[in-house]
Amino acid sequence: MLTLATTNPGEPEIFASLQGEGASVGRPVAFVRLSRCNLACTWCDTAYTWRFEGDNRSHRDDLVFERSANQVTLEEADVAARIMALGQDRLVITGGEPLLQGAALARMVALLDGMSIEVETNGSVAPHPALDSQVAQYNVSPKLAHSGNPGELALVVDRLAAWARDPRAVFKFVVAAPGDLAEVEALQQAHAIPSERLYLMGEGTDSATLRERARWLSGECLARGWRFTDRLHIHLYGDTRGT
Ligand SMILES: Nc1nc2[nH]cc(C(=O)O)c2c(=O)[nH]1
Ligand code: SF4
Ligand SMILES: [Mg+2]
Repeated sequence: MLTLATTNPGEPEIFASLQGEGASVGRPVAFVRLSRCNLACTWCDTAYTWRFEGDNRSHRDDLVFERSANQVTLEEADVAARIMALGQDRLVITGGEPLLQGAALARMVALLDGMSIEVETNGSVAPHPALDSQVAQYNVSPKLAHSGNPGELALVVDRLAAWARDPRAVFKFVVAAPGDLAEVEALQQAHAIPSERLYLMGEGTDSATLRERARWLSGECLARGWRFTDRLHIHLYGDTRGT
C-alpha cells in the first residue's frame, strides 16, 4: 500500500505536467506525490503532505490539514495503473519525502512498463535497495538552516556523501537569501559535490519572488560555476496541486 497526497479529498495526486525544476526541466512527465515527510520546512509548499492535526512543528502559513482529506492509501497496482494511463515515458516521484515509503514504491515501480524514474528527495533518507536499482535520476534537495529543521535531521553526513558519489544524484539547493550560500559552499567542499551536479533554486511560490531571486542567484551561479534552475510550473500554473 502507498499513502499518497490528494488534489481533492479521495483523489490521489497523480498527474502529467512538465518537470518544473532541475536538470530535466521542461520534460513532459507523470508525477506521483506521496504523503508524509520526516522534515518540517517552515516555507514548505506541500505542507498538506505532513502538517496534520496534532503536528505542532512551525510553518509560516500556520495551516493545519485534515488527514482524511489530504491522504489516500491505494494498492501499488492501482497507483501503477493510474500512472500508466497518463501515457508518459518518465515518472517523477515526489512528496513529502517519498523515500519513507521505499519498499512499496519499489513494488509499484516494478509494475510500470517502459518508464524511466526520477525521484525528488530531501536527501536525508537512504533509498530502499529494491527501489534504488530502478531509479535513473535523484533530485536531492538538502535543507539548509533557513528551512528551520535541526541540522542533525536535515543534513545526514554519510547520506550526503553517498549522494555526492552517485552520478545519478543532482543536488538542488533551495535558497532564499545571499547568506544561505556559505552553507552551500561548505556542503560542496565537505562532500566534494561536482559543480555540474549542483543547482541553486530560489525559494518562492509566486513568479514575482522567483524573478527577484533569479536576478541575484544567476550571478552567484555564474561566479561559482554552479547551475541555476527556475520553477517553471509556478510561472505556468501558480502554487496549485496537481500541476
Ligand atoms: N511541474 C512540477 N514540477 C515539479 N518538480 C518538482 C516538483 C515537486 O513538487 O517536487 C514539481 C511539481 O510539483 N510540479
Ligand atoms: S523536505 Fe520537502 S516536503 Fe518535507 S517539509 Fe521540507 S519542503 Fe516540505
Ligand atoms: Mg513542489
